Amino acid sequence: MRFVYIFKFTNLSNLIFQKFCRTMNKLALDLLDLLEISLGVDGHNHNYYRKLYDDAVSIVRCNHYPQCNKPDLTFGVGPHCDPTTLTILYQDLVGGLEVFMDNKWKSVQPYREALVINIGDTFTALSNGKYKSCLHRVSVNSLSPRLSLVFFLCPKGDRELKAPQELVEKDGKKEYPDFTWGEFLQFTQKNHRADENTLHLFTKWLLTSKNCNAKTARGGNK
Ligand SMILES: O=C(O)CCC(=O)C(=O)O
Ligand SMILES: [Fe+2]
Repeated sequence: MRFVYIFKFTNLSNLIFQKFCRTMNKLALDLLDLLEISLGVDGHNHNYYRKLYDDAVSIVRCNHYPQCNKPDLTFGVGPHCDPTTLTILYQDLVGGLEVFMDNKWKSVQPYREALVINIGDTFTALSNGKYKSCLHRVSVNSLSPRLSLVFFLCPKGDRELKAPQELVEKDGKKEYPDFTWGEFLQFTQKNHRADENTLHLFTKWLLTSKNCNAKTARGGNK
């Protein structure tokens, strides 16, 4: 009996989960369209961003933060920027998410019917630096555990990512080299936590390693 119950529940939760992922994916792509319009690159390159994500392999994470007896001594999640493209976050009503703005940490007040949207490092690069990823952290408290559910929009690992040419021409400078999400993800996993410096360090590393590879292919670094 118990097994049947779990089986049915699992089926239902699978369906709910799939619906959640489809809905978040649609919302994320709609947001990309709006960002494209805001950058003024919706002319020749109409749907440029959406097309980069037509085979997206996104991530969903459920965060559970237990109560903590010494909340002043730790964080639920330390300060970081999401390396992903866009983050869509739902938090329960406990609170704890904070963003760094105007040199201060500010609480993001939870609302039952609101989602929090963050720009991630990948979109910083795709917007040629126009949109900045946002430094954030999560504090814990001694009264109540907290839950959050997060959808991270990510492209397929081998998809080449670059800011639209129209934007680069308008800005007169290409701020970031082309890269794949696979390369960037590997960089953030192998190195320290993703923070405000990560995209810059990754760019430097990429330029150096691609330079080295080109030299190796040409027969050495002499
Ligand atoms: O739990 C939260 O509110 C934020 C979690 C977060 O920043 C993350 O999972 O990257
Ligand atoms: Fe985050």
